[in-house]
Amino acid sequence: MAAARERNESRQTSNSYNIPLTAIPRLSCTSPEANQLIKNSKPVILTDTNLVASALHWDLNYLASNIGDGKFTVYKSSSHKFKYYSDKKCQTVREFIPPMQQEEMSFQDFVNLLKQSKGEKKIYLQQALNDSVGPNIVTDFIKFNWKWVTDQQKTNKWGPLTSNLLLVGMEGNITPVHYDEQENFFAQIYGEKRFLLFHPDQYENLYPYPVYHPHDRQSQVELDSPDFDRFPNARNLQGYEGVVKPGDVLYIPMYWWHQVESLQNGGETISVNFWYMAGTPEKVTHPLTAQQKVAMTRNIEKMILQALSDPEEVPPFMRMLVVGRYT
Ligand SMILES: O=C(O)CCC(=O)C(=O)O
Ligand SMILES: [Fe+2]
Repeated sequence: MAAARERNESRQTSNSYNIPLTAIPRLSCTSPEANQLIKNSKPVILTDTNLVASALHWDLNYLASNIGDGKFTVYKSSSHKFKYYSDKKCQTVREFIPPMQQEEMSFQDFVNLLKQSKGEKKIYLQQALNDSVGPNIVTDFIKFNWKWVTDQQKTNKWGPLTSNLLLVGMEGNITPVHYDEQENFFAQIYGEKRFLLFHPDQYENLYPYPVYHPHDRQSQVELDSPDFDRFPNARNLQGYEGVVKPGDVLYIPMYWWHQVESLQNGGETISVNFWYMAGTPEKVTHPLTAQQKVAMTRNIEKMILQALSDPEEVPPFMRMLVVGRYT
């Protein structure tokens, strides 16, 4: 037992939660099952897409020497959690205190900060790749497997590619559970990340913040210490998990909840995602899918806010609408 614990301490480790988790399938991108999963908006880890094969030599030094001197958004957090918030929505909630700071800096300054800040402040670079990057990075980018990814976009009738977010994190960094309104091929380049995924039908178990809140699309439930008094359905949560290694691509379907963890003692991590707009649905059939219900809920919340104009009027209005009538 003690020996096992010791062995564990020197190895990459991941957090354990009291949540039933099923393994996300790991498949070849040539397998019919993999393509069926993507078509049906189910997550899958693809091991051989070569999507970012041309970037597998990227590490901190290579990026620092080649990425140019453009500015990158770097988040600073006093804990290992980096809970995203919308700058635009900060004014709508008076008592809101941002859980992390953001700063624009050169990649070189980010790497210097990384080397200094062993311990105290955690940092996480998250910046969409743009045309300020140097010529070697442009060459690697052009050699991404655009054929495969564009074939997927066409086959699944997604909208246009909106961005490629570059993420460079410290070991142990956590992006807490949230969903995005885009389709995502998440490509791992350096180090390993663990993903926890939850189907959109877990909405009532994950209690998202109101749409007007800066933490819109984020869950209010802390997976490592769920407050079951406030969020009793969190006891019913069930999900999926998988670890992505360099060269792997995870498909994160739109509206699927995800928490992302750079493994502890795993060193830094480098990833690039491929975000695509939703396709236009051909024909709506009933019953609606969980995804369609999330979209509908968002629209209704936005309408109510727009009509009332004051976010503080929304909670009592919602209670009046529902409590004792639909409960
Ligand atoms: O890798 C991360 O920390 C977060 C990535 C993410 O949430 C995304 O690509 O949608
Ligand atoms: Fe995300």
